[in-house]
Amino acid sequence: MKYYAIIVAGGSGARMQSAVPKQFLLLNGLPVLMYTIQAFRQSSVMPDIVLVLPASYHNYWQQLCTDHGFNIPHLLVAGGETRFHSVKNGLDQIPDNNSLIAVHDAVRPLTSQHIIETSYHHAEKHGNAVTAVKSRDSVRQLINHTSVSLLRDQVYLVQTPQTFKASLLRKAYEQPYNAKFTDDASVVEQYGIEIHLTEGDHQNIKITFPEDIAIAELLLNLKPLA
Ligand SMILES: Nc1ccn([C@@H]2O[C@H](COP(=O)(O)OP(=O)(O)OP(=O)(O)O)[C@@H](O)[C@H]2O)c(=O)n1
Ligand SMILES: C[C@](O)(CO)[C@H](O)COP(=O)(O)O
Repeated sequence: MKYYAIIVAGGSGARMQSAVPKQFLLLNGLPVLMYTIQAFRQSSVMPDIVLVLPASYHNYWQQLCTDHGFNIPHLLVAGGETRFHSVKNGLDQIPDNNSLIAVHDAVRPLTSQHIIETSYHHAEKHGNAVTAVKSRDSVRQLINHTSVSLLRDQVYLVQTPQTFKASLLRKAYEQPYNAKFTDDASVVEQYGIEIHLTEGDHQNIKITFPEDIAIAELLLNLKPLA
């Protein structure tokens, strides 16, 4: 079995409001994206890495790699209009159908080797594996303007990596784009497949807002990735 990781970094990071997209911001002196790629490379699975980046930032990234002596091999692919289109561009570069493909947000640099390895192993067994954590807060849902409490043990917050048999992911991504496709699980579920959840970690945060940079640095300093 061959293993791939599509690292999606094709976004502009509008909510971060930084001068460069958040995937390039520094955590303790190293760009976010380098932590993310390192985490996959250091896992026992050692997947081939496909990095999806806005075409306008390819030169910028290559310069960053030179500046930081970053030499983990990866294939560079142009990003798309939405995350869905970026994943599709990455998928187009993986002809091998007898493989497992993990899709991971570039801006989740605190993912662990354990999460990554669990994701590939469960996808091998079940066809798909979607990383998620149980809600630690009480949860309410608005129904007709009235909030109703939900059983929080039944509410999961979805993270990445999300890993799939390549043939399944490819078929699912042939569907027309739908605005409700916020992740890969929603695309594969729409294709008619039951989603299998695997345990993530509350520290596997997605860097979205300015304060997330300080939180990520704090977490990195508290606990090196394992
Ligand atoms: N056209 C896009 C949009 C998003 N992503 C990637 O999908 C991941 C999760 O998306 P999000 O956190 O929303 O990133 P942005 O779209 O960059 O942020 P924002 O919504 O604030 O603009 C990120 O790694 C982002 O780079 C992508 O590859 N291509
Ligand atoms: C894929 C994801 O990170 C899972 O939590 C999330 O859906 C991305 O959402 P965003 O709106 O692109 O931040």
